[in-house]
Amino acid sequence: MKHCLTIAGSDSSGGAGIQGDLKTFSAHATFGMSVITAVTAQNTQGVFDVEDMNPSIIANQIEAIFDDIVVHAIKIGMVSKIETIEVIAKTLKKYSLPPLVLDPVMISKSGYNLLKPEAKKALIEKLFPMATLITPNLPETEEILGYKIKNLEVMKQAAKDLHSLGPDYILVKGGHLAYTATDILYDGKNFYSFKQERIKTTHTHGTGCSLSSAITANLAKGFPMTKAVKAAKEYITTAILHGFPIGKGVGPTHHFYELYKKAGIQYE
Ligand SMILES: Nc1ncnc2c1ncn2[C@@H]1O[C@H](COP(=O)(O)OP(=O)(O)O)[C@@H](O)[C@H]1O
Ligand SMILES: Cc1ncc(COP(=O)(O)O)c(N)n1
Repeated sequence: MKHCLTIAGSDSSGGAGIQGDLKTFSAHATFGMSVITAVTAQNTQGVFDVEDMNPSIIANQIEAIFDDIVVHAIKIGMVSKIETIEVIAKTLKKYSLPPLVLDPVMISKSGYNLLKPEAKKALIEKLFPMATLITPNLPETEEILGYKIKNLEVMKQAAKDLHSLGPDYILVKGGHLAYTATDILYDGKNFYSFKQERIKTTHTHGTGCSLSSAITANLAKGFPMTKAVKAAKEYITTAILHGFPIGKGVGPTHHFYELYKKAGIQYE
């Protein structure tokens, strides 16, 4: 059994953040652990309130895990503000780290700033150089680099520009492209394209969280990066295809579709 850690925000509606990450770790038969950076009051329609955890409880959660349990891979999601970023970087640096996937969460699908705008610089300077992989979506990539991205060619240029900021691998996610859901992976030398037709659905709450957690679980199992991303892309595509129409807005994906199918579990 491999052990995966998510350092992220809690999503009360269960599709994204800590809850989505732990479901994804479990769906990959890994043992999930969590460090909560913030508690959000959100549902499928929006984010209504956020309470950030104190830096000391964030540090204590990280230390409690690393001082006791082997961590095989880490995922970082919502980090909210400068103090949160600083304490995560400082505390993680005390340990010898396994692969670290950073999803630079900035704005929720419902349009809420999950990262305070003034914290962008700290995210780039403190956490990007520690990351094995970063997984920005198109609006996040545009926000970090300051130019518009409308096609795969510009996504490749963006991956190169992001690579110069320190991560070993870049995955620019194309979920916000109009015509395809193709993601581009860059390792500093080569590009790898993960093609997928856009699925016509509104239930994409937490897709980015779940993709990065699936990659994390695959890295924990020892998969090389291209295989980890390929398998995670297949996982998220199935999860989106079977997304749940719960709530009145953007519903969650189905984290356990394949497992339920194999077990013959009826859930409808
Ligand atoms: N409608 C869709 N059909 C198929 N794949 C999608 C769709 N929307 C998103 N994806 C995929 O889900 C993953 C998460 O992407 P994205 O939605 O860009 O992230 P985020 O949740 O961070 O905005 C990517 O692999 C993306 O290509
Ligand atoms: C706690 C938390 N973390 C991340 C997201 C991003 O997910 P999405 O982009 O699907 O809104 C979210 N909504 N909430």
